[in-house]
Amino acid sequence: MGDEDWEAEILRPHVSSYVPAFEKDKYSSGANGDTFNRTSASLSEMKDGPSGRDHFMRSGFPSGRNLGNRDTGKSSKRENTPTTGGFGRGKSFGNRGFLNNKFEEGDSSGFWKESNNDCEDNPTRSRGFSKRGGYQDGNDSEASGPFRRGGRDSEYDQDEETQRSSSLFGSRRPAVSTAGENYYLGLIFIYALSRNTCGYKGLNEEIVTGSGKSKYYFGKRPKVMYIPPPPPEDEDSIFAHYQTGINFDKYDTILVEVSGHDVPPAILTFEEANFCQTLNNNIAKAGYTKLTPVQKYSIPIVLAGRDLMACAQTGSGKTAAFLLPILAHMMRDGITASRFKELQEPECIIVAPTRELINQIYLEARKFSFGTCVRAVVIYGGTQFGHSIRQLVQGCNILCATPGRLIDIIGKEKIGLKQVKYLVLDEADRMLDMGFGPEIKKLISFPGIPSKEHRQTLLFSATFPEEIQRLAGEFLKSSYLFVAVGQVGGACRDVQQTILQVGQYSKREKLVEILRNIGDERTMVFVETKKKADFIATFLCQEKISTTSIHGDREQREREQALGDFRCGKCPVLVATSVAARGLDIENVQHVINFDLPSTIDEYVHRIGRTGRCGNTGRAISFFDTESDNHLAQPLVKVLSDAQQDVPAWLEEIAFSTYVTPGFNNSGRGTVFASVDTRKNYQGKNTLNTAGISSSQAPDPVDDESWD
Ligand SMILES: Nc1ncnc2c1ncn2[C@@H]1O[C@H](COP(=O)(O)OP(=O)(O)OP(=O)(O)O)[C@@H](O)[C@H]1O
Repeated sequence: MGDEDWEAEILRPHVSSYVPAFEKDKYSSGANGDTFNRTSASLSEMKDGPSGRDHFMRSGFPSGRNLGNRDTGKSSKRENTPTTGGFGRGKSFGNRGFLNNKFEEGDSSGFWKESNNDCEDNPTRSRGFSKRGGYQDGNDSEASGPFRRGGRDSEYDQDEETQRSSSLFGSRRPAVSTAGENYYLGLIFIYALSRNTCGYKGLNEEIVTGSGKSKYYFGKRPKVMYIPPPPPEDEDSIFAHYQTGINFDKYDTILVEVSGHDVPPAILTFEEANFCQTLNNNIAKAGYTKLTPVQKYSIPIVLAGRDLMACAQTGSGKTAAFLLPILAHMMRDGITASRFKELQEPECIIVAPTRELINQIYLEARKFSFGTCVRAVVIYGGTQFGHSIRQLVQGCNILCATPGRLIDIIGKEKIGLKQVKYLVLDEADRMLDMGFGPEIKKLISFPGIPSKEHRQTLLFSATFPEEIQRLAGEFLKSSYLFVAVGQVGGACRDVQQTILQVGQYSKREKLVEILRNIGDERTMVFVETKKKADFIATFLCQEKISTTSIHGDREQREREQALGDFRCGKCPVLVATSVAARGLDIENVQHVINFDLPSTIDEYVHRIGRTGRCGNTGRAISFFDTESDNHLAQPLVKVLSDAQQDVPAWLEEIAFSTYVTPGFNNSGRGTVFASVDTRKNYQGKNTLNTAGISSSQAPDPVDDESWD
């Protein structure tokens, strides 16, 4: 899901399809003749004079000529950065296009106020409460949260067998590509969409409705043909890792709380885990010498066969906390060496909400299983279905999948579920909210999958809202253990957080100012909508800041390219929607900028957690717009003070003067944190630091049934 609701435009009478300018010759007569005329008309609205398209052409951006930059009067490293990355390719947008036409940020009808007519999301989201609150007014926002989504979200895991963004004319999204020319054409198109003046629609376009279900399209749905390049096979690449930071040892001082019955003692060293030699070798080659707190507590719990809900701060090693003990189990119990079979029956299924994240988890699984007979496979949407099947049939012990592709492949009877012993939901709160919850429920209801009593279920995240914890009971044995490292849902303390009061129309200028000061350090800029991601990326390229973007309307190939360009430093700025908020572990991300704050505080915590990972330090700067972000003031104050950050007086003032309706919170978590484990009726629980050994008392499991 997560696709924009193009239906609104398609169904509107007399609205013709948009034909990009480069297709003009092909479609300027015949059936589509009107279409083009319509397009021209739309484009003409984009300029000051009567021949808008000509204006753009004369401005030279389709041919990539630089019409001269606005002289900002500032100089910095960024200014001289060649724009060779995902956007721009050394070309500069005709600045007049930005400054003198209706892209001007003060234009109330233009992009900056966002269209209400292209809601991409789900029924829950289109109910229309506050602009970026839990309910919202229908733009193309990608932010997530329990109240934001319903149905499958293609932004996170769009599927299947369909080239969602492909049409006769290329992407459904504007013609954004790494080539500057296409990008600029795309920009025209974005603008037209935001003005709602033309109904863009590729002839073979898949239409995804608000419920996320593919419902309406012309002709045969195009197949997704993308086959991701295989990851490097050499040992050095497999074990490539970045260094832990100066604050890694401080992890030991974080308080850990474990609740539930018969908690296995924590381990303090890898040796205590008693892993087999191959696993130990792989751990050493990965550069792990010391356990992180979540690993100290989770590894023995998983080794003991217990179900687990684990909440630990971003970047603190949750992936290894589930992978290592699962692999240890597999090695100990002995698994059937993977071999070619039409029907594969994996012992472990790991599910995560985004394609990039599941790929990352797969690479970790491949790393830790190196030299063993355990074979990990990854499958995700946006790639050729046949490719997923070809990967699978070669053998699969650990299946890493996004939910949509997983359900599809199970439906096609390409995998059997009888052997599943371990089910892991990474970013579990996201996996169980309204967006993915139905698919996960479907997964655990497939015939043959062992019931929760007969499998081990592990849920991991940095955030666990109370309502999600309650839902999770359905997936876990009632005797599950809950590990909370630090404050549940708290931000990583290694991230220095700054909140700036910036109005919507000053954001661009402020962003450029900050980026110029930052220089070439790797920075993620989060925005709320896909369109805005494109637009800001273009804008930054215009400002000669080498930028790329990632969001759900980009084709998978482009998403991976963008991430690759960002990872290797070719494009030090990545403009992203919430699709990149969770889990991504990218070396050396020193800054996160929330150009738009997300709708929920949990999403904020995940976003800023892209920096300050594994003991390294990072900085997060967020633009707080008092027109739209006041509902976040209270939870922000809490997150800031819990992380021992300065809280601006103005923010406190807003927080104290903002009334949050009891029982309903726009933030998705509101002002109240899940204190820890929501099984509140414990007899007692122990709080220990991570150097200690845990023990905890909890009510008899039978008591838990009351809320289970
Ligand atoms: N014990 C360890 N020693 C050294 N490095 C580690 C250790 N555990 C994990 N790491 C590294 O720390 C980084 C962050 O780990 P990981 O991605 O698992 O964090 P996470 O807790 O899942 O974060 P998020 O909440 O953002 O998903 C990774 O690069 C990982 O390889």
